[in-house]
Amino acid sequence: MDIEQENKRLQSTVKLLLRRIEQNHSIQQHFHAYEFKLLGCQCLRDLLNLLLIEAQRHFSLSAVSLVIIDSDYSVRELMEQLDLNDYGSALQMRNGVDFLNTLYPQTPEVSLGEMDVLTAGRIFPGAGRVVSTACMPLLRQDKLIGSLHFASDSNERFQPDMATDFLSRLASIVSVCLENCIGREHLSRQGKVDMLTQVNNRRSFEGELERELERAQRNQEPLSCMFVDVDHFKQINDQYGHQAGDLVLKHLAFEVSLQLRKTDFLARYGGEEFVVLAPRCPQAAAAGLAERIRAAVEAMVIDVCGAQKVRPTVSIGLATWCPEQEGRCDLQLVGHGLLAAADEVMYEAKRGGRNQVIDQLFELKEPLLQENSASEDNVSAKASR
Ligand SMILES: Nc1nc2c(ncn2[C@@H]2O[C@H](COP(=O)(O)OP(=O)(O)OP(=O)(O)O)[C@@H](O)[C@H]2O)c(=O)[nH]1
Repeated sequence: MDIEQENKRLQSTVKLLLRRIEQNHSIQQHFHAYEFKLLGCQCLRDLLNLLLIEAQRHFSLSAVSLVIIDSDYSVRELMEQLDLNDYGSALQMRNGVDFLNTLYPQTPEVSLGEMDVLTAGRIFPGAGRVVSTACMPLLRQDKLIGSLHFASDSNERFQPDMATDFLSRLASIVSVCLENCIGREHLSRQGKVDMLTQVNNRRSFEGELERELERAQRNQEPLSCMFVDVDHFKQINDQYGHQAGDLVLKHLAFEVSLQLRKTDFLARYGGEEFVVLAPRCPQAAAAGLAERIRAAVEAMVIDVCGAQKVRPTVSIGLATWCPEQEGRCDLQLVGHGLLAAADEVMYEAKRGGRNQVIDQLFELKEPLLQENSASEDNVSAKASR
């Protein structure tokens, strides 16, 4: 070969290498952009949307699926509470790692290539064409916490001899993000949820009341609030013990929650007292809801201490606020007044013999704010945002 030929050959090799470098650079940037989004996810919903919906478009895939190991059902419970049930078979929960051990028979590391029909059916149920796949084990402290899977309709996309650096890095980042988001959601729920009954706690009720009062005023819609207090609860505790009392509270909270709409808000206000906030609910409709709650509780039979049966009842006090047609009210006063009004009629229901509902309309004595104090309020509200 003469020197000229040799040069030509070298030039074409250099060209080819340069093209490969450019391609790799562009793939790297594409991965980086996605990784930045992953790291920016603040909640589990955003993370799952990014993994299960956006990844398909971002990486031009025919299917994506995710397996999460959830041996104590805590992630499933969390998803239920967060209303995260819209990913279908793309998201699978497994009690243990047996299934993933068959996917990664030796060491859990990224594997590329074709997949047998049976496994593809289990990993991508209902997906379109699955010709080549990338399986990425998700590991934390050397333990499998899940597995992420990409499918392509091209057999050239994922081949066993390809480098797996980008995908391995992606899997590490997904593992950290998944663990962080789940942990954060658990913590945030613990701050908002009553641990015994698993309904909202008083603190989150207070925030919700503030939001709903503002909304009611803004949209000129009625807001109803009711206290639901268990009758003679001390007797239940005294007769069957504190644990039986706890069980009654748990069942009762669940039963009350079944009577509510999605937009209603149930919280344990304290001890054996619950509070329900029903937005956009006028007095008559709220009284109907309260009566349904009362009747549902009256129909309950709770087994405690083996053969013993407890039949709890509740007294309910309901107050409804209908915002003024014009002008703005001091919402803090409305909040206090609404709760006091509901509390007042709840005690009236107790005095009247218990197991009953009493309702009343709540009105502020001095409903409207003065013009200048309204604008001051606006300023401080803006400043505190
Ligand atoms: N088991 C259990 N008991 C609780 C809990 N919180 C408060 N209690 C009990 O609830 C009881 C409430 O008693 P009271 O305030 O006298 O009310 P009551 O017996 O329901 O009577 P009325 O409300 O007048 O019908 C007290 O004995 C508290 O100790 C809890 O988390 N678990």
